[in-house]
Amino acid sequence: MSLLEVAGVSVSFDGFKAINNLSFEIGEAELRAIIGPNGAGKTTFMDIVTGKTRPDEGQVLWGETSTSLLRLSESQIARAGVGRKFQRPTVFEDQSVEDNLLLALKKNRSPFGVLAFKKSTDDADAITKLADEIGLGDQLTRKAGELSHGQKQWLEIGMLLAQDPQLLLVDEPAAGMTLAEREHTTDILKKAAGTRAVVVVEHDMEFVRRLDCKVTVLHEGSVLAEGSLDHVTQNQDVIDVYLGR
Ligand SMILES: Nc1ncnc2c1ncn2[C@@H]1O[C@H](COP(=O)(O)OP(=O)(O)OP(=O)(O)O)[C@@H](O)[C@H]1O
Repeated sequence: MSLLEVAGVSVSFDGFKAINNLSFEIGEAELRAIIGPNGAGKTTFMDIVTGKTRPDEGQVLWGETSTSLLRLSESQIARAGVGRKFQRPTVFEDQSVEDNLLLALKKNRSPFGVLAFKKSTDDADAITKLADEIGLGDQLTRKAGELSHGQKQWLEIGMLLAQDPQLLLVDEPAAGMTLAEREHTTDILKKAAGTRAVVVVEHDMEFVRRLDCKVTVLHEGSVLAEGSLDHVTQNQDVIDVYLGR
């Protein structure tokens, strides 16, 4: 069953079709990589799913009930279970790793959670579990600002996981990371995709290979090819517009 269905979606900016009759589906607990040349529409696709950009045509359907996301505001979409990780990490640098995770957990529950900054036993357990999941179990008391770039990215992924999204959209997670950091990021994303859908937009083909998942290639706002990485990288159209450049 699909969790997200994008059907016949188009959007133009000043007459230029950034997304052109785009259709594809994401399953409930799957890891999907989206690749494609610059300007292919990858960011615009994420903007549409999260409600930041409204398409001119088409449908974006969500969950078992096929709810139209186009009728929901950005915050309603986030509450419905769509999380988004932008390229640059946005953690609270002056707060500890633990407090960053706590803030993210509290945010999930009430708009005043950030004010009532108190940790319950359940929170402590959840923080330990999240920190282990992102490999920062031994960094809980460190200030987020002292972490490496990679660790900050993992912390932000942990903060998004604290919201328990059903779909996590991740924009170029490998950018600026060392090889070891990229490998650890692969592990985090693969594990996260065991219980939710994770969609990764990425240019780094080695990273995509390590994700070992279905790949959707976008070009000029449409799906050019879809399948395993080996399948799409042998596609002549993909070679012509993306890989061969
Ligand atoms: N708000 C906007 N106004 C005008 N044009 C836009 C806007 N947003 C995107 N575009 C254009 O739409 C096209 C698709 O852009 P998009 O950022 O979605 O591509 P992308 O696949 O994410 O590219 P990259 O790999 O470079 O991030 C580009 O030509 C871009 O210039």
